[in-house]
Amino acid sequence: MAATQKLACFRLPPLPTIKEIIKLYNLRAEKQLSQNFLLDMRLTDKIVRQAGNLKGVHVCEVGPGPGGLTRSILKAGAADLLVVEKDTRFIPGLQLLSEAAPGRMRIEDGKHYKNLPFSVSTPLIIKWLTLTFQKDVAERLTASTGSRQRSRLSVMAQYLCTVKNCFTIPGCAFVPKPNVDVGVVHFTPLAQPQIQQPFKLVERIVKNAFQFRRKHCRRGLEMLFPESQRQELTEELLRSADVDPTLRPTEISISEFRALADAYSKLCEENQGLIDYDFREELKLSTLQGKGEEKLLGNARGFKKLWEI
Ligand SMILES: C[S@@+](CC[C@H](N)C(=O)[O-])C[C@H]1O[C@@H](n2cnc3c(N)ncnc32)[C@H](O)[C@@H]1O
Repeated sequence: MAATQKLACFRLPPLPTIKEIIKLYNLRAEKQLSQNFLLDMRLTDKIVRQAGNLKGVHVCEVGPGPGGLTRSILKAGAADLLVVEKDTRFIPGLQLLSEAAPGRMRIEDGKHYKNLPFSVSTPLIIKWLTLTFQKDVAERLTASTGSRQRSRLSVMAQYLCTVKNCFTIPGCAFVPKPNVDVGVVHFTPLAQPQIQQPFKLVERIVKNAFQFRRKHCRRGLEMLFPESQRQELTEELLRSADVDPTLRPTEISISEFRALADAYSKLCEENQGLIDYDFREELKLSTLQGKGEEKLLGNARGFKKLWEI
């Protein structure tokens, strides 16, 4: 009985359907804003279920559009839902929803925000995060060690979170239909990251390791070091991290990345300036120098010719 009463609190009064809202406010999807809408409430309910039990919690939804997912979030019992929408055409439709759930939904005009959701400073309790991605990105985010889709993104996401690829929404479920299918991905931040080094340092190691995807990892990791010490420091890095230099980047596990990050951090402490080394800068400089030398040589050849005349 108590459960039935509770459920009743989350029921919304009769509202126009999302399709009717789109018609009512003439909400044509804008291509520049990558707008594709979900109209099927069974699907929006399913996505919302992936975020766990929403009863009584704070939720932030970025880009509610005509409000399909928004309805499902309210029906799931969120106590305080903040929606941030950039396209002001959607605001009147969202206001209808807000009135249907008094005191539970706030609407923020997002047209001034560049970097959402980080610039939205509200006391949100973010325990779970459910996001949708193009299907191949969702697969990369969740790819395990050794799999074909394993990439930089897999390592960066998985050292910080437990990442679960929940299900795929076929492109045809959206209006208008995008060219790709969509993956719903659920992130649970780890209480303690699997790699305890600064994010920038981890990013550096992972980026370099994946630089030559099909080659042995040694090839990419070498580029962390200036040419003059490249061989010696790469060997030291791999030896102290106890990582096999012939592994492909896709075969390196998170714990091996942890060992590499720890070993690299130690090398940076011992070698001043190493942390700021960028092989692209060195390459640019040597190319410029090469060009300069060529120019000098060219001029010298010119002088020689003049001399000969
Ligand atoms: C792909 S649509 C999804 C709409 C809705 N969530 C649904 O599933 O039907 C993305 C929505 O995000 C909005 N949007 C895009 N960038 C935004 C930003 N930086 N801040 C807020 N909303 C944004 C768009 O205007 C659009 O309404």
